[in-house]
Amino acid sequence: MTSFREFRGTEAWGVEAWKAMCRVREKSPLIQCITNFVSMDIMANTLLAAGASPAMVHAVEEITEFTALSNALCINIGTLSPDWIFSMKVAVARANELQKPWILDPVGVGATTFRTEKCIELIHSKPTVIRGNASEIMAVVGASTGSTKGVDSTQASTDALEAAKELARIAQCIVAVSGAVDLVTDGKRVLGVSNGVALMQRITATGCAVTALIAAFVAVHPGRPLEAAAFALALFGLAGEIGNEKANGPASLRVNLLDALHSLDEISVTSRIRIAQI
Ligand SMILES: Nc1ncnc2c1ncn2[C@@H]1O[C@H](COP(=O)(O)OP(=O)(O)O)[C@@H](O)[C@H]1O
Ligand SMILES: Cc1ncsc1CCOP(=O)(O)O
Ligand SMILES: [Mg+2]
Repeated sequence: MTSFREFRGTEAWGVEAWKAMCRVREKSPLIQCITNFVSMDIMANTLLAAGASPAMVHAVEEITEFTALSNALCINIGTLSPDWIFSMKVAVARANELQKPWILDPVGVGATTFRTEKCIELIHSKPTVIRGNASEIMAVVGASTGSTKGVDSTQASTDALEAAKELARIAQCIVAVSGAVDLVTDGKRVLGVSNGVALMQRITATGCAVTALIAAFVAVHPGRPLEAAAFALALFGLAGEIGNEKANGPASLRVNLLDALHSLDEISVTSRIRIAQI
């Protein structure tokens, strides 16, 4: 059993993460994103920097065709409205019909009744992975009320571990909780990822961006969503660490993180990825 304080860069995980990164670059999966207005830019740029291909497509008239073209679907409820919810449900149904993975980011769930209801309805359609911050994951399972501060978390990821396991079991999917240590679980196994820097929280939509990156990794590793989610979180966190070496604050970290993600190499990944089975 590894404690949260005992992360070591086990080279085996680094080698696997590097292979996963190479596969994303080689396959360049098309990721359909129905996401909030705030996140569109950084999400698309994150996917491009990783070698994937983003498309922000939400008009209901286009969904039947477009979801069929995509390798994975990323659904994000950050700037929700009734017509967008309708598009999301049509896209999710189409993805399920075609057995394509879809990933949910429950932004701000718990903040309002409308958001919570619509989020739960989406979860009933069986996402492949749910990635949220600790307050969001706790709110989905009713483990806390009023702990979300709009879209930001007031809890540590470790506080949400039991809620994440419960959600994974109930929804029969992978659940990832981001934070200082990212936790990824299928309800039984738990992987912890300790890459990243705290300043990433001061850039809007980094959580949304890493959810889309998870979609890209799951798209090219369809049988291994637990590991794929952990690799995406670890590599995004590592890009944050490398980017932070040259950054002076959130704005320059945003730029340097994208540059670092684009330039990740085998030596950095194999030596600096910190994933452990908890
Ligand atoms: N204290 C921290 N230390 C290191 N990385 C962090 C920390 N908090 C968040 N991150 C990283 O920032 C990214 C966004 O996570 P988070 O802020 O939890 O999501 P959200 O933006 O949805 O609230 C993730 O890649 C996460 O690993
Ligand atoms: C600020 C804001 N408001 C609605 S969605 C959004 C972006 C949230 O992004 P993240 O969950 O990654 O912090
Ligand atoms: Mg978020």
